[in-house]
Amino acid sequence: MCGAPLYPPGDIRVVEAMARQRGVDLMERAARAVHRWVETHFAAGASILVAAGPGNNGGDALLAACLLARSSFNVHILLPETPRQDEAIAAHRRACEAGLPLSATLPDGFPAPDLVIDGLFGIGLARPLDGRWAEVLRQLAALNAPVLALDAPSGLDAWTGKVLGPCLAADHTLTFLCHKPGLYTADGADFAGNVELANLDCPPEWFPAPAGALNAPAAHLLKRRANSHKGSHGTVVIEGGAPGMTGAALLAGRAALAAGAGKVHVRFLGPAPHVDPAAPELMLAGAEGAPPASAVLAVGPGLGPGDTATQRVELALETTLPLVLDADALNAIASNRELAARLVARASPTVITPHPAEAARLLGCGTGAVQDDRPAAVTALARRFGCHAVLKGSGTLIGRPDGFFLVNTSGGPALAAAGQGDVLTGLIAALIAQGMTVAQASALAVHCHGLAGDDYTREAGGPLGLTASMTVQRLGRVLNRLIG
Ligand SMILES: NC(=O)C1=CN([C@@H]2O[C@H](COP(=O)(O)OP(=O)(O)OC[C@H]3O[C@@H](n4cnc5c(N)ncnc54)[C@H](O)[C@@H]3O)[C@@H](O)[C@H]2O)[C@@H](O)CC1
Ligand SMILES: [K+]
Repeated sequence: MCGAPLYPPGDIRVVEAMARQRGVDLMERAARAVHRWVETHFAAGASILVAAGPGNNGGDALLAACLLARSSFNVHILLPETPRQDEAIAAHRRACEAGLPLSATLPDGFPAPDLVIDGLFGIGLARPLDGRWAEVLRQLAALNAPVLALDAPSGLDAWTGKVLGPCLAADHTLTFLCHKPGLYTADGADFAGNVELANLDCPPEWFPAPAGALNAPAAHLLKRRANSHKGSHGTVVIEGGAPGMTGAALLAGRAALAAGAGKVHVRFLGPAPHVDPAAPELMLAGAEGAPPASAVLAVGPGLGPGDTATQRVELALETTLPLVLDADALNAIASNRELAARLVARASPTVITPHPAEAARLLGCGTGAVQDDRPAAVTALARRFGCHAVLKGSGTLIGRPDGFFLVNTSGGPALAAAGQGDVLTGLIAALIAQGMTVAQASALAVHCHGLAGDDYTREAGGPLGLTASMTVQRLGRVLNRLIG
């Protein structure tokens, strides 16, 4: 279920110190990785502008420039500020001794190179870049050349994915030692381009326990026996659909059916439609009385505000059923301490699926604070409410109650559309109904939902036009592909 491990900057520094103690030169290894990357993508003689910053990110860039120049690449170094750290100073000396062309500013009329290497700032970026650096980034971007970022795009917080002021968008990022969540979540996906890892051959025993991992869920648990029937594949009950929001509950129900749930009931707070013509298999009724004894319960799509909604959430929390809480069910919990306490006390498997504004209400902060540090937000949600938490948005994060989190790498702006949250809710519920744990189902559902968006984007030539209903149609195909 877990892919490549993620370590916060402090832990990366520990590995760096460990390497130093053992006489391992990580900067040299990083430079060799950059050299290999360039050799793979460009022919000798290609012109490469290497932008080097004052820290070790700049050191990596300077050493890479030396190696590239030795293999007949046409290198120019832009060094706006003289390095101040020992290893970067040594790298600067080597570049000077090699006689590489180097300037503090970009010469007037500098021709567009075949590649810009961004080695200005990496994980040491401590604050937003000021106007002087903004001008350097602007000049580099104006060259209109492909950009390879070393470790992280300059201006991006590699852990949170938050852009701190100006940032140089990369086409590729070659990141060192380990993946970083900020390359995938928040602003990361807009700035990092294709991400590749150079692990610099550091053995796993140098690393502490990871704080998280990339999401790489397994789907084999969904493999069906030939000798199975609808009763073998679980029952999902969706509750929501207050007057005017019938569609949200229907979408969740349709998604649950499309993802393979054996039976799906949709229970409405408003008048229940007699039939859903697009999915007549759905069993539709009013949301009255206790939920059934054996099912996966998903409460929230189109639930709306008010006393009835609060009662439905309260009843759901009282059950021992696996529970998916979304949308207005989360708003009810955010505004009602008693409900929040019941969620915290709940022992049965539970997952909450807030978008950033709902997460902010649950955490009692602003949406901006959630988006400034999404890893911290998902960790806080899962810890505070003692359940699994899916923080939706660019680079959806999935948090466990113990604080470990997954970063999803599929999906994109095609999914930024009405009803997609309802689809995800139904999808998670359907996977739990088919025997997955809440953790497994959340990870696979988020991945699968993202892939449905990616497939559409590829086929349509762009992200516009994917509706939630169209996404539902794609779920079965994506899941079958993942099951293999
Ligand atoms: N951590 C590791 O194990 C390794 C690190 N390496 C490289 O080293 C990088 C980290 O090096 P550093 O810690 O030196 O950090 P950086 O090189 O990312 O940046 C730190 C430097 O930038 C300055 N700075 C930070 N924010 C600034 C701002 N907003 N405006 C102006 N100056 C600013 C700091 O004062 C410092 O001089 C990594 O990203 C990676 O590229 C590699 O050599 C490989 C191994
Ligand atoms: K960089």
